[in-house]
Amino acid sequence: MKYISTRGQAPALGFEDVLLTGLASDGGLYVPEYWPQFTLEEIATWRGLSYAELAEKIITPFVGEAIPQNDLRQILHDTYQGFDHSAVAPLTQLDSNQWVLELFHGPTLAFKDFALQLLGRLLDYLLARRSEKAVIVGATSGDTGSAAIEGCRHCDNVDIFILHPHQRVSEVQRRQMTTVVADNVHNLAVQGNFDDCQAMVKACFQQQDFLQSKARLVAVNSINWARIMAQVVYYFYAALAVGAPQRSVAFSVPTGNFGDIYAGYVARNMGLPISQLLVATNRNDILHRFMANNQYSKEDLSPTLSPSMDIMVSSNFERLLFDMYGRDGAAIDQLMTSFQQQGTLTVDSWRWELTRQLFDSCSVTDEETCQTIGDAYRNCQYKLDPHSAIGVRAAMTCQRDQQIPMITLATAHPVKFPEAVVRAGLSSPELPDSMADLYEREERYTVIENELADVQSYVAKYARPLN
Ligand SMILES: Cc1ncc(COP(=O)(O)O)c(C=O)c1O
Ligand SMILES: N[C@@H](CCOP(=O)(O)O)C(=O)O
Repeated sequence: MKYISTRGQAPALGFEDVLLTGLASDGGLYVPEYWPQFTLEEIATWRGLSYAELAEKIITPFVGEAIPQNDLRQILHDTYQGFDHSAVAPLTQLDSNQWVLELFHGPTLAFKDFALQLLGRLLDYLLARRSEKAVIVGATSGDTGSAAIEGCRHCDNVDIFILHPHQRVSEVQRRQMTTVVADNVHNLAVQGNFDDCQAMVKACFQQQDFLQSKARLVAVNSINWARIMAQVVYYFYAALAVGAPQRSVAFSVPTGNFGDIYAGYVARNMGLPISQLLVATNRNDILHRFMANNQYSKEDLSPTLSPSMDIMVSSNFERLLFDMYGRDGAAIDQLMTSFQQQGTLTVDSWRWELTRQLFDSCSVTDEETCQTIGDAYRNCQYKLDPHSAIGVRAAMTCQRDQQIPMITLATAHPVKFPEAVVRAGLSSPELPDSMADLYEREERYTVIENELADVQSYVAKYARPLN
């Protein structure tokens, strides 16, 4: 399998190189040059496989010859062994045809563990094989950071620098990142918002000379294709559990950077019968405005009760645009350059209408989020986190067909966001045993100006040289 850039100018790469990079050199994102296909008959034979066994079926065509099959199998087995539920991603029924897919049973209690536990292991494996070192520079609105740190803290050949927006992540999220005391882990609290952090990470990939060739720069954000690849698996897993491929399924996905829902779109392209993908956003609803009115236009970011989705510019939307434009890299380059200059983008109406055949959207206020948390608890004794509540709200209001199972991705554990849970009138969730002393642990982070040069010189100073 080769990977090509959405902007058409960067060299095509194999899996190993695509994993060990971030943005393509032309500023685009890598995608597979074709979608591997599974027939309905083949998918049907996968019912009953364990999560790791299913992951092997889905991930193998993306990895190709890059990793021997036995090694890949072992890596996948080890990855999902560490989750605290034997089903790895269990489903809970909330209503007659409404389901919640719990993606928070990994070590940092958010869906990011599905990909980042795997990415850490793949990096370790490939860097050791190549005798290379990597520097990771990542941006987080709270969850990617802790999952990436947890995935990479034991990697001998990795130094990891995570940028989070100062005072804009929850206290539990911040402590999950900043209490990991390891020589290769660096937390930077940027005096800006998530979009600023993400823009600086992308700029680092485009001007890599600041690293003075000390190491290879690698992304842990969903600009890295391996992140998306790993997330495709749970769409198949959940769909099989509710009767696919003999019946269609729908998904409601709390959305910020468009990575998670894009993984659902990939699953559909590979043959999974998905009839509806629902983009569920908070007040920072650029994606909803695109789906509703063909208007992808920047506004100021506002803080909400679902801080992990306080994102305006959604990285992976470019990957969808690439398909909308028939994989024409030059057209995407032009579109993205004009978006960068003008802060707004619309597509030809026929392309938008075609996209809307699959995607719907819903924007949910903080008040509605709290109402949904309260309702789910009163009706089902189920405690939702605010991000998952946004997904459930969207699922309840925008389900196209009541006969088709609607699965909401529950992207985080409520313990990470006690403020919203308490605002909804419920008691504050208790920290799990593994995190019981989180509030007593020592924190280590550096507050830094919202300046690319400051971030780059910090990384250059602390990145350990190749030996
Ligand atoms: C808890 C939670 N839910 C939902 C999202 C949105 O996911 P994505 O950015 O892949 O759209 C994020 C992060 O972005 C998150 O941390
Ligand atoms: N919500 C994310 C934001 C980063 O998104 P990513 O999927 O591109 O890593 C977070 O929690 O950090």
